[in-house]
Amino acid sequence: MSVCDRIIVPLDVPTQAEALTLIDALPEVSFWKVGLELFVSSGPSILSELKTRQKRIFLDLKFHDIPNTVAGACRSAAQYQVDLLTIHATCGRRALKDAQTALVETAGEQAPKLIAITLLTSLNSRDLAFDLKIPVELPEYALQMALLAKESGLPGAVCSPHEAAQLRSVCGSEFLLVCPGVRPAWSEAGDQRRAMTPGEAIKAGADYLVIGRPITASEDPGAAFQRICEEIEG
Ligand SMILES: O=C(O)c1cc(=O)[nH]c(=O)n1[C@@H]1O[C@H](COP(=O)(O)O)[C@@H](O)[C@H]1O
Repeated sequence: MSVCDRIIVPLDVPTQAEALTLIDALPEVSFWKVGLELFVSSGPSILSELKTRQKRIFLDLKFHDIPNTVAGACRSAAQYQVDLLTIHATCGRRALKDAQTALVETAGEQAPKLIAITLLTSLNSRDLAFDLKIPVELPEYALQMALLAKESGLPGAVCSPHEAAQLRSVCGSEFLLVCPGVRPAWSEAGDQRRAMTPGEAIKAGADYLVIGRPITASEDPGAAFQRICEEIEG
């Protein structure tokens, strides 16, 4: 797999027309993420458009509910035959297990990989301690959430690049690590709080990087994507 194939670009736009414009402007992107903004506005038809173009799909709906509800959501999502699907680790062990079981029972070997959000990359240690009232150091908390996902039978997790090395060494080489919160040195952090550069994130052990605004908000998205690929290769 080439470096470019390890970059997932999010379609964080409000309409399908804008999403298609981006997809067609970036033919070299092989893996796209459909998240809440686009899925809530336009529904699943964007998934068929991506399939027609033979793209891989990360359906990022971040399920967070009781076991019966997330299992049902996973059964429904299985029909789309996407590659990745997200759930919050904080749903708890029973919900994670039931979601994973529902996916595999519905889609078998074709089931999307269900990956757990450990701690959103927009949060920092202060948010964790003072707002969420979680009295655990942030790296330890992210690790515990990844281990909870792993013990519940999930094949991977979403984490910031800051935690990737530790999660890789504890969870093993087969555990899929997807890292948002990635910022080239020349881009703005925006609402990301635990960011690293693409090269650093890959070195830390990320399998895939989710990189949005540095590419999609650039004046020349194709050039920005290419520059990121070259930086990682370098
Ligand atoms: O699940 C995600 O993809 C995700 C988890 C997380 O902890 N942080 C995070 O930023 N994301 C997503 O990754 C993308 C990051 O976009 P940019 O900040 O524009 O690069 C957005 O679509 C977020 O929804």
